[in-house]
Amino acid sequence: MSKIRITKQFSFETGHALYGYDGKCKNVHGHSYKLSVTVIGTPISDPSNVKYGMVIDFSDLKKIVKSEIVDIFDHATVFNKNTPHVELAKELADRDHNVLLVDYQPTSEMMVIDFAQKIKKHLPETIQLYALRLQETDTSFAEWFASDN
Ligand SMILES: Nc1nc2c(c(=O)[nH]1)N=C([C@H](O)[C@H](O)COP(=O)(O)OP(=O)(O)OP(=O)(O)O)CN2
Ligand SMILES: [Zn+2]
Repeated sequence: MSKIRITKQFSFETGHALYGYDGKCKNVHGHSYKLSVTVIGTPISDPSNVKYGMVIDFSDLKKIVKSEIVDIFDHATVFNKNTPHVELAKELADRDHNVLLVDYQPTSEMMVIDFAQKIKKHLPETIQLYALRLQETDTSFAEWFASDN
């Protein structure tokens, strides 16, 4: 049976700031992120299986990505907890804002690395994460490929 890649797309609104960066993105601002998740596997060949013909049910993939990424990052503001931004994050959190502290600079590159780890741990052994594409703006995106890693 052929190996097939399938992709599901997600979107979420997230704020961030790049501490120490030498451009406008050092300021707190936000993006309408678009995330494409591609997995690879062999479609189930057993006609008695309710998932017959599927690599993974799109809705099962959606549950993983929603619980691990979309529901966490949507309408949150992400700060690197290893920078003085942690003070700002604490102030916002104390005022009931949705703040997310991560241990990396929240660039598209670092977020996509984080997302790959978060998704991989939930996939069945028969299905591999093939690629992620995280689009920050209409013209900027970062990609993670299993074959590069
Ligand atoms: N390699 C990276 N560079 C930058 C990142 C990043 O995550 N990785 N992030 C930013 C900012 O957060 C923000 O995304 C601005 O990006 P940029 O593409 O420069 O946005 P513009 O609005 O200026 O886009 P144009 O379409 O060129 O107007 C900065 N760099
Ligand atoms: Zn940005």
